[in-house]
Amino acid sequence: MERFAALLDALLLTPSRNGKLELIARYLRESPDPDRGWALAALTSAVDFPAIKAGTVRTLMASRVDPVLWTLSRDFVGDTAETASLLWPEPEQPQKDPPPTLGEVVDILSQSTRGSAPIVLAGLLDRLDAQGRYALIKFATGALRIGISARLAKVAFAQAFAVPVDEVEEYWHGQQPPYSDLFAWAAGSAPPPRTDLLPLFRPFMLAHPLEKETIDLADYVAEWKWDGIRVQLVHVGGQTRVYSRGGDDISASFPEIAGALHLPAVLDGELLIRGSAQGGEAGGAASFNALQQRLGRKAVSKTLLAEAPAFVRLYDLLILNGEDLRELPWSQRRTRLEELLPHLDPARFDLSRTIDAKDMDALAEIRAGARDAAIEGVMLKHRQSPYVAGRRTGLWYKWKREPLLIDCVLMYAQRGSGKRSSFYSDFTFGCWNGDPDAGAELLPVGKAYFGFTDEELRFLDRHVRQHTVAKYGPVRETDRSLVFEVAFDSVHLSKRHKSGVAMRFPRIHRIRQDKPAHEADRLETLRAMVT
Ligand SMILES: Nc1ncnc2c1ncn2[C@@H]1O[C@H](COP(=O)(O)OP(=O)(O)OP(=O)(O)O)[C@@H](O)[C@H]1O
Repeated sequence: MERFAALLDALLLTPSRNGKLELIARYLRESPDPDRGWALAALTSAVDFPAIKAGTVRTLMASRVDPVLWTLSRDFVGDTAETASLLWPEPEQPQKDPPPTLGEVVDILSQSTRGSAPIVLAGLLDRLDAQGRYALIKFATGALRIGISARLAKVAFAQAFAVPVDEVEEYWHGQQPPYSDLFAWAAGSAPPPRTDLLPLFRPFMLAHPLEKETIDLADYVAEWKWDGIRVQLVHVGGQTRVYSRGGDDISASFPEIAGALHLPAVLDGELLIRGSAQGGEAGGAASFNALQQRLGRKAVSKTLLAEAPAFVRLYDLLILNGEDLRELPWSQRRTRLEELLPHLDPARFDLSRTIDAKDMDALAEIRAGARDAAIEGVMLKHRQSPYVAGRRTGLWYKWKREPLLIDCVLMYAQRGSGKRSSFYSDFTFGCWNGDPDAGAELLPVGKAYFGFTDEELRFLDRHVRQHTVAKYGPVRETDRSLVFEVAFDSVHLSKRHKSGVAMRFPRIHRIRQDKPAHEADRLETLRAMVT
């Protein structure tokens, strides 16, 4: 616990990404099992003790310190763990037990119940100093909020053991804390973990925005860019899972899809809702609005299933009957997918058709003419390209019809005025000044305070309060975890801003909970839109 506490402290005091990577990597290399595995779980938000909630800490503190002092201090400090760690009264008797290890903390906390949790937590707090208490509360409540993304922790893991981060991502989803198999593989003392026994998520292949590249359509195939949500369907050993773009299991929200796949396969496609108009370019798909009512539900009513039935427009095949096809060129995977289609339920699956165009000028015309609401633009895929995780140059491009949209990361928030004065509703967001995986930082590119519904405002306000990492007067700085799709009228060069650009009339178009922050857009994408 002491080492982990020292790591958290050092991370808070180290602003640079490379410095953070170095600290985590060293910790993972030098700490024993299972502690380092539990630390990795905490850094990737995979720790959950159902008996312990933020309220457990509040209840405990109310029983140990003056409630008025607690409330005032908590308000001033703004962080429950920090306040509690500083206010915790030192035990009257000297402690017999040494500070607990992380593994010991896990054993003790996982046996606690809602009723016993405050006493159990108090016993552990008594064995620690203020730094250790801070780390314990962060760990136990499963909310570190110190500005470390899961991706950063995985990159640090890869760096610690000199293994490719793509392989870490590939195995990650089949692993549970404290990740003993993963550590053993990374250290070279065990074979790679098996990924063929469970319906596991595989990292998605992503696209680059088409900017100034010259594309020869002889090498690329064009497909419509459908405006739904990205899904991966995995069927193994009689079980089917539907995964979102971020790797979350959303099978319960889409039971009609999960229940329709019976072949051992891993498929990639766009989840859409059937619209009333059949045929046309969109092939009977409704706009994103129709899909919105189906998102984020734990269970779906029969009425909703009937009113807004989902289907998946397939565009790739990763694995079939245990055969990994990802190394094959796109054209061969496509042939296999076309051959597979007649074996799938036509009510739930169709094929993303390709667009015939003799060159890019002809494609530009077709793209400009497509007015269907379910079409967002065009995708270009290299015919020879394997299916690779992440965003690789030259393989997949997206060429949106409405180009003035950009994915930014929330950086700062302020309260609004009038009716919104109690909500954090003014948002400053940024783009990456280069490759975030190579140490690039976010630079603020704009501010927006509308474009969201009241329900979204409540979500955003809660997000800001729970993800604050620093306060500057009325401004809260948030950890870099939430992505906004921002719409704007135009963007101009500007000497007044560090980013060198200024957007006109930016507004929040969509909250992208399915997109990790390191995949938000880069400044160069915004600069390419300058008029
Ligand atoms: N035919 C298609 N082939 C591949 N992706 C498609 C297709 N139609 C729609 N899409 C969507 O477009 C996205 C491609 O862009 P990218 O890989 O950059 O992901 P993204 O950042 O989620 O995209 P965006 O936010 O621009 O929709 C995919 O994630 C997928 O959801």
